[in-house]
Amino acid sequence: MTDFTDDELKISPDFAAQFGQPGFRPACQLYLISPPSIDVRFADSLAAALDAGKVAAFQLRLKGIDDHAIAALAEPLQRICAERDVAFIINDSIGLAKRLGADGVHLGQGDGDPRDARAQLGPKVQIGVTCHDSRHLAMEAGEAGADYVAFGAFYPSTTKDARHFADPALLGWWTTVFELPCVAIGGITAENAAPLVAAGADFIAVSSAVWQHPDGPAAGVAAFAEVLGQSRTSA
Ligand SMILES: Cc1ncc(COP(=O)(O)OP(=O)(O)O)c(N)n1
Ligand SMILES: Cc1ncsc1CCOP(=O)(O)O
Ligand SMILES: [Mg+2]
Repeated sequence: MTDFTDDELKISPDFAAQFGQPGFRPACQLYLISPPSIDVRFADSLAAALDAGKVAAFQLRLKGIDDHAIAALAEPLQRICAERDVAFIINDSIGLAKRLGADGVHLGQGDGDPRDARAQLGPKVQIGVTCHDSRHLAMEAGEAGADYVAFGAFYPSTTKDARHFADPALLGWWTTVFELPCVAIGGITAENAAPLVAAGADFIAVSSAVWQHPDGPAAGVAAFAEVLGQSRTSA
């Protein structure tokens, strides 16, 4: 298990009071991340993936293209998600999330302040924050009003050159202490997800295991059904 410094364990009384004791946690759910680049044909793949099993959220994560180009690709994908009651989350850009009326925005440590996101997007939009392997960053994110914190990478990823690696015990600690949902990300497959589900992840965020599945994205989503049906230690 990772050792944490005293600095990482600082927590304000306000934040502790806000989140209080842990309560009931729904079963772990799938949070689908888009491939890093897509074209117009991707809409069919997304629909097939979302129809193959329960998916809670879809994040449009397109790196290296500007917001106008992302907006043009987003419209049909947003509709496909809305028709299936899947939350449509924009990565990186508060402004784009606002422009598209997205259900949420995911912010990395350099992508903007959750307080600013809340001010711009309002109370109903979901705000997620990357917290790497840090308890301190996660508590800060919660204090800043995030709706979920994301920990990872848990495994080597072919999608992102991850520089921080998290231990499943972090999920167990977080879910024991806080009610705020946590997402596990990074190299997760149907074969290696069980320890993360058992440790208490509220969501597992997955990209390549679905989009690169040898039998296609629908099979990729379906493959997670069994592991997501497993019980968790911190319900
Ligand atoms: C659910 C989720 N967790 C973590 C990330 C990573 O965000 P970030 O650190 O900003 O890196 P990029 O995705 O922007 O490359 C994420 N996108 N989603
Ligand atoms: C966005 C992100 N942040 C940490 S790892 C990662 C990539 C997730 O994709 P994959 O499931 O293919 O590893
Ligand atoms: Mg980012």
